[in-house]
Amino acid sequence: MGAIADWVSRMVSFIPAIRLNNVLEILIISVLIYYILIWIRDTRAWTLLKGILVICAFMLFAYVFQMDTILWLFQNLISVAIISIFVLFQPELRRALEQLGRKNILSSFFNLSGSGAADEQTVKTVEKTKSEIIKACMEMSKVRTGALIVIEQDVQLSEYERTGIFLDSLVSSQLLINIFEHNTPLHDGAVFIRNNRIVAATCYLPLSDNMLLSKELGTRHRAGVGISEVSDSITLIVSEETGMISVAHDGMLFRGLSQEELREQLSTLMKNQDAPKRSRWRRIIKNEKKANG
Ligand SMILES: Nc1ncnc2c1ncn2[C@@H]1O[C@H](COP(=O)(O)OP(=O)(O)OP(=O)(O)O)[C@@H](O)[C@H]1O
Repeated sequence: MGAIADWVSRMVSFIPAIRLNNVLEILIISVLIYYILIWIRDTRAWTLLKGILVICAFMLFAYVFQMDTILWLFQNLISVAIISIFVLFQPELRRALEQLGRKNILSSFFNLSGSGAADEQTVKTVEKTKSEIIKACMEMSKVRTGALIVIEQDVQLSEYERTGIFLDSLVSSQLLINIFEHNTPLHDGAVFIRNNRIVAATCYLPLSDNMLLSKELGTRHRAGVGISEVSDSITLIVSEETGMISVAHDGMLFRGLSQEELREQLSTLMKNQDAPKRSRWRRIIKNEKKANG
């Protein structure tokens, strides 16, 4: 018994004394890592992270097989690579710092407001948004009005919204039809929809350089595919030439959709549009409860 007590007291003496500031440090670092991970998930940095993981795996391979020249190259290029990351992701980093400046982190993290009724309301709102978008596309398709509608999901696309004119209005088929009406100030470019609201019009999107896209498709379709390559957004395209309705998602283009097919695509691809970020804890708790039955 004495030996065990002796062993325990020796083990305890190895554990460094934990003070209050150490606990605080751990908390701060955990919150920081949490927010960095959220930022990575919500931006193009996610793709970069996957690339970095592949390079790390390659480095490990080179290390295990003692490939000295490759390791030497890595060692010498690493500082250039880190600087390049900052240059490449300058817009995202700037936006993240801007958001940090605007945000009340504690209140957004611990806000437990919201209820089951609000979730039901959310589902209703998403359904309404979906119906209004479909209605608008069908109407515009009939009269061959060209349209480009981007439904934003988890990845924030503010850098593209900034190229257009800011709006903030509920989604209605009439408004969408009006925006894309020929010879009106807002008809050119793309409309962005976020959290069931039209947030911007006349936005400029990145063009896809996918060589496999049909040559008969012009820049409207290329722009729709382009934005879907850099984000998880859903883009609806109504062709001015043919009236055909297409959906671009994840770099793919689904062409010539009927009303039913369009509804089906949207139901499959649209995530819960406006589950408020501020009730994150509540959603986590809810999901845990669901998982535990
Ligand atoms: N990069 C872009 N971002 C947003 N909108 C764009 C972009 N490029 C083109 N557009 C929109 O597409 C229109 C031109 O469409 P264009 O005829 O070249 O394409 P398309 O794919 O053949 O479509 P459609 O079948 O409607 O003719 C522009 O007037 C503009 O509204």
